[in-house]
Amino acid sequence: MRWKECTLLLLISPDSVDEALDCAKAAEHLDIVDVKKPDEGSLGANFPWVIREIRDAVPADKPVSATVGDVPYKPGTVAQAALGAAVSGATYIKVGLYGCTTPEQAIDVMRGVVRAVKDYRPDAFVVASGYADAHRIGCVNPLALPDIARRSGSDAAMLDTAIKDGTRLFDHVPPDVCAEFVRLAHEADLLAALAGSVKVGDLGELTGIGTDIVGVRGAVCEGGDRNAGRIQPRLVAAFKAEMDRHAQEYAATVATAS
Ligand SMILES: O=C[C@H](O)COP(=O)(O)O
Repeated sequence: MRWKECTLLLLISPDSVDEALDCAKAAEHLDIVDVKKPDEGSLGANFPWVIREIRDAVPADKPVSATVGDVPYKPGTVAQAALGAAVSGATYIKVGLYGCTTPEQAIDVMRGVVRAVKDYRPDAFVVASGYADAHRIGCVNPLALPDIARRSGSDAAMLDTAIKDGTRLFDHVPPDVCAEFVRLAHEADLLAALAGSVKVGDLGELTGIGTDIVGVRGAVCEGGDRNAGRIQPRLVAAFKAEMDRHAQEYAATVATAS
């Protein structure tokens, strides 16, 4: 799947089998179920058996993604963990390049992941994820991600926030820089994914930017609380409805302008 064929996809991140069952209830309103363990970090990795149970719990036509963690610069360790996620049933493998301080380190890690995952499952989709608030944790710059993804053979470049303290994607990477991120990803024939306490009110901007995947947890949890709240199927449906509304408005604007 390449960007020219895509519309905006909604990725939702449950943290347990129970929450994944709630996602399954809202399956018609989401595109990707993303297994993570938020108490182990922004892209915290969950147990293999949880990935497997969630794969079994959601409809077969919904891809299951799994985060491999906020990983250190340890290419062998990370490659092995990524293979574990793939063997457990995930077809989207997301790696948070938390411990990589240079693009070269990040490419090293992602090359190992791509080889480990694609040797096992050639059609798996590998996502190189950086952090919008990289300046707070000292990892690679957000705009370096598309090139890291391209040079490592990954399929997508993503940004999320590392520190979930209420600050949001656009607080750290303003919309015009996110647009440049998406442009660079598309130029490299990659999908672009954006996340980080994204709210319904950000969808107009995200649609205009042309991102391919928007990742969400807090906005579809009860009370907007990604930790204490649980994913609500009705909030997933409402979020998707807003995405569709913005997509239609944007398409109409483009059609009028041309
Ligand atoms: O991959 C997406 C993340 O889980 C986003 O979580 P968040 O919306 O709570 O920041």
